[in-house]
Amino acid sequence: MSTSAAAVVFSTTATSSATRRSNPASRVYASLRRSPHSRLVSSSPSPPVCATAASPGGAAAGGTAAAAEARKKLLIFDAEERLAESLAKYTARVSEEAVAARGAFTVALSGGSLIKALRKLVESPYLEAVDWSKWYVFWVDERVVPKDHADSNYKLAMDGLLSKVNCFDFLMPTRLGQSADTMLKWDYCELVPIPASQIYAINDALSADRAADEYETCLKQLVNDGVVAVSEVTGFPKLDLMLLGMGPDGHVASLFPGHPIVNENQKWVSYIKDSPKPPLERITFTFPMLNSSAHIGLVVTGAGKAGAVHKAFSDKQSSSDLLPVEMVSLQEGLITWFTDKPAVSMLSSI
Ligand SMILES: O=C1O[C@H](COP(=O)(O)O)[C@@H](O)[C@H](O)[C@H]1O
Repeated sequence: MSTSAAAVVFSTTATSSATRRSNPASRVYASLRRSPHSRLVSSSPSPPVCATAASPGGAAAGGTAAAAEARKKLLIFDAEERLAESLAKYTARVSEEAVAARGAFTVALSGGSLIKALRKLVESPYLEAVDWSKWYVFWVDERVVPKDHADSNYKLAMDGLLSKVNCFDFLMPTRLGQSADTMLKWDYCELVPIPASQIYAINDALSADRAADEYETCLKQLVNDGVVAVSEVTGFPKLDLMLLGMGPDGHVASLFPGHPIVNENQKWVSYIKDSPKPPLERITFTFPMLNSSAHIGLVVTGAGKAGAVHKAFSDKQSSSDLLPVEMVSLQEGLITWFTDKPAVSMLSSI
C-alpha cells in the first residue's frame, strides 16, 4: 500500500504485517489496536485514516469513558495539502447536513494555525458549494484586543477565511484559477455572503469579564430564537461544529493547563486575565460548552505538539492532571483529529 496517498491508511485488509512493522504510521495503528480502549473503525483502503483513540480518561457527564472514546477518530496526513483538503471537505459536509436538518449551520472558530488549515474551504469547489448564507459564526475563544489588532482571532479569521466569502460588492474575479488574461476581466462576486449579522465577534470595547457575559447573553438569545440548538444531555448550547486547535502545552480554546478556568461548569463563556500565552486577557467557551457540540474538528500539526498528542492518546489510570485537550469529550457526535506525522510521532511508543 502506498503511503503517498492523501493520508496514511490503516487497513487490516490491505497492509501486510511486514509493511505494518516497517511503516511508522502502521506502528501507530498497532499501538492503537493494543489499547484496550481502541478499535479500528474502517478497514477500507480508500478513505484517509481511521482508528479510534486510546482512552483520555475522564468520563463525560451522562456517559462513560468508553462511550466517549468511541466518539473519537484520528486522521493522520502525510502532506499539509491533504489535511487542508480533508478539513475543507469535512467542514462542508457538516455544514450541508446541518443546513438540511435545521436550516442553519452554527460553527465556532479557533485562532492560531487552524485558519490556514481551513483555507481550502474558501477555494473551489467548496467556496461555491457551501450555503454560506446559513452560517452563524462564533469564536471558540478570543483575545481581548481591538478587532483590527494583530492578535485578534476575529481579524485572523476575517483576513484568512471569511473575507473570501464576504466579498460583498467588491469587484472580484468570479472564478478562481483563471488565466492571467481572464483575471483582467473583473466581474461582480457571485457568492451569497454570510450576513454580517450572523458573524458574532466579541465586543472589543468591553473588559474581558463583561465581554464574556455579553457573548453568553447573545448565545442565550440565539437559543431562544431557535438558531442555536440545545443539548438534551447537558442543557448547554449545541453548536453544529467547533473547530479547535491545540497548543504545544495541550491547551484548547483559552483553556490552559492548571488554570482554574478548566473547572468552570456553569458558565457557557468565561474569561481569563492571566493567560500564560499572550495576550493576557481572553474570553473562551468553557468545557461544558465545547463538549455539548454536535461535532468537533481538532487540528493538530507539528512536532512541537507530539508530547501533548502522546499524552492524549495514552491510557490513563486516573483523571487527575489531564491536559485540557484530554478534557475534550463529546456527549454526542464525533471528535475528529486532523493530524500530521510529526504530531503523532510519539504515538508508537504507547
Ligand atoms: O492562543 C491560541 O492558541 C490555540 C492553538 O494555536 P495554534 O497556533 O498552536 O494552533 C488556538 O486554538 C486558540 O484559538 C488561540 O487563541
